[in-house]
Amino acid sequence: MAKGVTPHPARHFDTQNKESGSQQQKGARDGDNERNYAMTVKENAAFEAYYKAQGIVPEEEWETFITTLRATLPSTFRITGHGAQAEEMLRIIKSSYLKNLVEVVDGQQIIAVPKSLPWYPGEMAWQLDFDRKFIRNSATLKKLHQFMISETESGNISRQEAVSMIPPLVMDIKSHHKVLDMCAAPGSKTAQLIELLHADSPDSVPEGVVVANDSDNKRCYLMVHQVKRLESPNFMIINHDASKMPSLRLTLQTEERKVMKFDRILADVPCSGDGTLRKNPDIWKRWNPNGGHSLHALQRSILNRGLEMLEVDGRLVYSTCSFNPIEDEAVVSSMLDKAKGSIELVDVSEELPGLKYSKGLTMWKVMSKEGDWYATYEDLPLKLQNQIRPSMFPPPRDVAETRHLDRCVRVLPHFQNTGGFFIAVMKKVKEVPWVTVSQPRPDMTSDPADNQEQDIAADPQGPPDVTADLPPQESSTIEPDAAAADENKQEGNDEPMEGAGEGKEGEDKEGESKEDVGGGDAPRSGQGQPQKRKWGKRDGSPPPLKKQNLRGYKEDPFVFLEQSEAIWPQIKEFYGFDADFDVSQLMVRCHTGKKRNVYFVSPLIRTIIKCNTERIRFINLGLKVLSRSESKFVNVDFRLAQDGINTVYPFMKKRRVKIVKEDIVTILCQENPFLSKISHATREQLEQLEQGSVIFIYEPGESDDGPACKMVICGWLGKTSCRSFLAKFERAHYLRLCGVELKSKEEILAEKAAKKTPTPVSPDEGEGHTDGSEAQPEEEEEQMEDIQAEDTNETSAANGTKAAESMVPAIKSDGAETKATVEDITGVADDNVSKSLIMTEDDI
Ligand SMILES: C[S@@+](CC[C@H](N)C(=O)[O-])C[C@H]1O[C@@H](n2cnc3c(N)ncnc32)[C@H](O)[C@@H]1O
Repeated sequence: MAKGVTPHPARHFDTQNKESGSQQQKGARDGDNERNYAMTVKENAAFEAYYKAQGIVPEEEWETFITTLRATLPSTFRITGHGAQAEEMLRIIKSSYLKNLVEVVDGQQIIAVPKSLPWYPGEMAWQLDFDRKFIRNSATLKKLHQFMISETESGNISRQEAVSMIPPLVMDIKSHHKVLDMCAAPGSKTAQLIELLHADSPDSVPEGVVVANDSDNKRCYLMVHQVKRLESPNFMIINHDASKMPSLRLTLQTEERKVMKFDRILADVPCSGDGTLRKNPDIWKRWNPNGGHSLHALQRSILNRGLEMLEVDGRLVYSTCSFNPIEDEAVVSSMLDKAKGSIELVDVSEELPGLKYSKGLTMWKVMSKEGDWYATYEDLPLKLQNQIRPSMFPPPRDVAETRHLDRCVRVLPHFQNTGGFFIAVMKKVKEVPWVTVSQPRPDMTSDPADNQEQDIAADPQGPPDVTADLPPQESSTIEPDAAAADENKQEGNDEPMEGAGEGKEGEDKEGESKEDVGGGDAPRSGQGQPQKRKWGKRDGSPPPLKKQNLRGYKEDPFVFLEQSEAIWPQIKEFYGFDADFDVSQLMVRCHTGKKRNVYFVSPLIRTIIKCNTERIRFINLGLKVLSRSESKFVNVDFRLAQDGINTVYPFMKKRRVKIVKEDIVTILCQENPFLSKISHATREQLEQLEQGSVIFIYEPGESDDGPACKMVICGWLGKTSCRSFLAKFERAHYLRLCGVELKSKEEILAEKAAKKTPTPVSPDEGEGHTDGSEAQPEEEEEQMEDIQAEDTNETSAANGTKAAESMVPAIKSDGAETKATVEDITGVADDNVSKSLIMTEDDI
């Protein structure tokens, strides 16, 4: 091992530097946390006083806690997916990217010893004691940096903060579970939930579902990319306020109504976010104790609705990235109080071996805006009783013990050099007391959608005042800090909420319960002033209930195919779909006109859509499996799409081509290789097929040095050539699995510059065939025809042009190892490598 500096919690270069206020403001405007890191004053007297008094850290650990909080965060990432491909990625990462990470700074060697997070199963999550800025600027770490960018882009790793990975791990997800992620965007935890749902049965479609919800429409779309690579037909994104989320129905309007309850729920609620101070140093200057107060009511409302939607025996995980007991234990404790024994905290001490954390607090205090401390609600002066709510206070000590608040988990930064996080795992032992299952009322209008949900208390006295627990109106509309949101977008992490401490207070009245409106139809009219709902007519009968308001919702319809669908027979015949394949799991996004794409969904997702189209804002669901691609040369109007190929190819008996590693490298490095460049065995299979989409299937064991995981790649067979349909970073990923590393444009240019004299080109390196013969003009013409035959969409058209440019030589083998590498290819004739594969500075 090289001598030098022992690895430090994080390699950072300026943690205490103090700059002028104007520089700070500029930093905030720029929104680049890392760039402005050095400019930020990492001090806040109120923060220190507040948390010292709350006792979240033992006195003797305070200095270590605060020093760690001022240091930048190490880089962490997680290998996404599951099964053999994730294992293969792990092997490659360990052998090629996490070895010998040595950097010289000021003449001293700095060594990063990457650590797998001890509590994350299967070594699938890693921490690197270099911060991101350091990695980005280091010449020696460039390869690692490129790798991280590329694999993040293709969705095979997730650069997620370590502590943010914890909540899904304590959810105990099984493949049949109905899982809800209430505040899901940008979706890093959702991705974990999907992986866990599929983990039990990687090769089949599980019974369960993951429903990801977020109230922010734009952030919902951020999730689409985050989860795309996971290729799950069991997943949907919806867009509702979680505190009044409508129930999902499982029956059509004409049938007896059945509401879907969830077996597992994640409530990763919006919070003040001081646990992310290391990543979002901007919080140092705006932190104040009221941040927690202003979000407490919203957090309670979300948890409240979650507990309603939870199945008996189900688990709900409540989490925040805040240290503040007002957002943490107080929310949990007050809901346990309300649940009257129907909800219990779960002891998860055995479920996260290797994770250091402190137990939940049983005592805390509440601070007023003026900075005065109060131990109980009764101590409050009258004028503050509207501002500070009883639910913010701890219960008496003996009650705290019976509620087992110590089962909550608080991760502090100095324990394992991470961010801060709070997690409470709850189990529903019986229905919560404010919900009773009632029969549909006789006065219901004919459309049950117009009536309140079945899971709402049919209280003969009428429901209590709905203003209770309602958060200040500002809270629910709070926008995340731009810089933090940007960071979250990149890293898929938790966000602090801007405006902490600025929300109107005093609008929630304890003891009066908004959750009784359940079902998501709580009327909250008025700007910032929730209004009481009028219950019943004078004769005592309940009023007709509101229909879901989907104002502004403009998604295309979800239309399921039937056996009689005009496009189905040709698809079924061409691809050899099994006779028992359920065509009604296929969906298009228009009622009339040409169908552009065909999507595949699980049976339960289909039921949910069918029963809730009028009432739920569905944002995204379904795996794209077919794309329109009309060609006079091909007998089907749809080509296969990579997104869903792993899920649907088991149902298809035709168009399968067994392929070896060398062929994968060829079709991924070259745009449209001639069939003559493909191995004999593969070519023989291709020659049996008519033109059109094909499924290239690589099975491990086909070659000694091939990847140890199956790979299924969508391709296209033309008259004389073939190709793959993979986006740039996906290609890079599959090539890495095959042992091929791509070079950056910079590296290629440097090599070119170094070459003073042109390299003599050997016969097998020249343009043309493996046998050294030149490509004939008529062949080129046919290849062009192939390209034109592929499809009419933009990507292919663009690739088509490139393909024409790159009729490339066969890949040179490096002899001894017979490993095709991009170095081989670029080293011989850079221009011959598919140009779309070359990484540019923009990519990095
Ligand atoms: C801490 S972030 C969630 C991070 C996410 N779970 C992840 O791991 O990527 C909180 C999210 O709650 C959303 N949010 C805020 N208020 C909400 C509400 N009333 N209902 C649903 N989502 C809400 C925000 O838009 C934000 O995306």
